[in-house]
Amino acid sequence: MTQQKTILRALAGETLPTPPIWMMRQAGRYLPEYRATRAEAGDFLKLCYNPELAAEVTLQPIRRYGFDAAILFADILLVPQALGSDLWFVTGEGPRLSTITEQSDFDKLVGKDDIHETLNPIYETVRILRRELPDETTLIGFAGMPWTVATYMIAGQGTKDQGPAHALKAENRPLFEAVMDRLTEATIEYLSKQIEAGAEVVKLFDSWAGSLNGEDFQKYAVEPARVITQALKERHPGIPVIGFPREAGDGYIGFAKATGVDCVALDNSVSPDWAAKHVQVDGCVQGNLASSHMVTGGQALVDETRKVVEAFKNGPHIFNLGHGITPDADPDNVQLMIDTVRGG
Ligand SMILES: Cc1c2[nH]c(c1CCC(=O)O)Cc1[nH]c(c(CCC(=O)O)c1C)Cc1[nH]c(c(CCC(=O)O)c1C)Cc1[nH]c(c(C)c1CCC(=O)O)C2
Repeated sequence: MTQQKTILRALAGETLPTPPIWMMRQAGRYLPEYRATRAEAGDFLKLCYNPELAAEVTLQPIRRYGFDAAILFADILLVPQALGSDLWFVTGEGPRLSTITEQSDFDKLVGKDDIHETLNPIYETVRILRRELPDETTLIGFAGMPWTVATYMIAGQGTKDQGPAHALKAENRPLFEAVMDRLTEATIEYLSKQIEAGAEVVKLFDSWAGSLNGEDFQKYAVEPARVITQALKERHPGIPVIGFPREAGDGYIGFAKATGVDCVALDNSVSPDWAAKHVQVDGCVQGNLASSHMVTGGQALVDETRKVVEAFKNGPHIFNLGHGITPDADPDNVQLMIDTVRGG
């Protein structure tokens, strides 16, 4: 099979004259067409579980901007829901889940092979997208990484410092590790089904990896990424994997080698010049323009976009933001970023 999609070429280690580009949360509330489809679905979770409408919002930023990749529209918290956690979203506040504080909470969860009944609509979304996406657009599947998902499952909500998860890790290590192991197994099954349905790349979101230090970072960020990547590549030879240990800092160094991921996604707390020297030496990197530029725009957006492109131009690079675009972003600024990347 000839590999012509630019994202796949960059992931295979090719240095391209213009980096391919997509954007975290590219289907989202900053787009009026997203808000309309979300209203039609009823709410965010109904949108995630409605394959036709989830495929529609995935396609919206592709139609509007012609990004080089589409990312499946879903959420990292669907896996805990499939495992048996209650999940709901409070408008203006974010996700809420049942908590895990003792063994009996864990005992209520189902096994890794029993998640698909809940998650089947997601695989259907992937199948629709593979039919409907333009030939040149790469379809990216994803899941949350065990640590990040565990922080929500344990606390029952998002937390600033991941305190409840760190506390469980300190006070009841066997229970904490049982949660991590169940999530690791379930994530392998979930991503495997996405790949069978047509995902061409998978991305592992470890949004809270930055709060794991020293040995904890190795055990609960690096090791699960290695186990998941190895299992997926054994089952699906050649499947490219993007790892995103957000705010890992020095932990980005050597991450690709230690885990086997094909690409390391970078947040914008590291400078592009530093990352080119210390991370891109091992292969493809993705990132890392600050998402605030999508709100503020102007010459600063152009200058910083050029800085990112310039820093990574001598190696494989996929242009992206350092984190998801926010609801207050201006869609015109996204176009300006794309024009700057593609037009120089
Ligand atoms: C921590 C996390 C979550 N979800 C995700 C993460 C990891 C990445 C990150 O750090 O941003 C990942 C995610 N969430 C969503 C996607 C879809 C793909 C994409 O466009 O990037 C992906 C990859 C859609 C979404 N997930 C969510 C939205 C907004 C929902 C809405 O329409 O109201 C979208 C488009 C909701 C969500 N989902 C989550 C939170 C904390 C929230 C509420 C915060 C908010 O309101 O922005 C959990």
